[in-house]
Amino acid sequence: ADPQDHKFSLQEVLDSFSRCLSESKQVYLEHYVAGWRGLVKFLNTLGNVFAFISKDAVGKVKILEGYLDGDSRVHYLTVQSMVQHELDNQLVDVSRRGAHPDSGCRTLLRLHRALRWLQLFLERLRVSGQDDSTSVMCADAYNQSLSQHHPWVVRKAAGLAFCVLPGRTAFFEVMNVGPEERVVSVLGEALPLISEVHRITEALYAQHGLLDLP
Ligand SMILES: CCCCCCCC/C=C\CCCCCCCC(=O)N[C@@H](COP(=O)(O)O)[C@H](O)/C=C/CCCCCCCCCCCCC
Repeated sequence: ADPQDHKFSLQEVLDSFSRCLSESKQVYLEHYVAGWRGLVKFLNTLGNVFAFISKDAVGKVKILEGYLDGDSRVHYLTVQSMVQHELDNQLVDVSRRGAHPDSGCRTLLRLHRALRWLQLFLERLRVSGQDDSTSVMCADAYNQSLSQHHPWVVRKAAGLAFCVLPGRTAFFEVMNVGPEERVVSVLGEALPLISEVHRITEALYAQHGLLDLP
């Protein structure tokens, strides 16, 4: 059996994001991608309604895995080295789509924007009460972040998918970290790590004018 093909565990996602940052605040691409692989595993437990989202995320993870395993892998050790390498070698379509539709920079930017959604969603979950709706929390987080980068049809489909999210108790169970108090404490550990990875990536992309890559 594939050793990666076991049950989703929030703890593993947390471990991946905690390994992302080097002492000098470089973001290791390998662990960033591993974090997303774990999140997609979670998404896949939620049913076919989420398949279109999972398919897009998996496609982006595979593109980045291709760089991690490819001939230029030495340049894809960190997000910082990837940005430097792709910019120095004109491997990024900066103003309109052209010869490099699958550059590492534009692919990672899509996941980076989704990481902001995740950050907002997990923070809502962490402070939520028994009667709060995961669908509402998810939609609120999406509307405040990722939705502004999506066309109407994607926003509509995402909105419909959110409606069938499991309730808070079932959702916590799929997270597979134990009782509610433990989920809340793991989320409390995970969020600063995820926020720090997001903050560093955002600053790097802003510094190079890459936040609107087509
Ligand atoms: C830790 C446990 C609790 C939370 C677990 C959450 C698990 C979420 C796993 C994956 C999230 C999906 C990430 C989606 C990446 C989307 C990237 C994107 O924006 N792609 C669009 C643009 O790409 P290009 O066309 O420019 O290449 C693309 O158009 C998107 C298509 C699919 C729709 C994306 C909707 C995203 C909604 C937010 C995720 C909702 C997941 C709900 C599950 C709780």
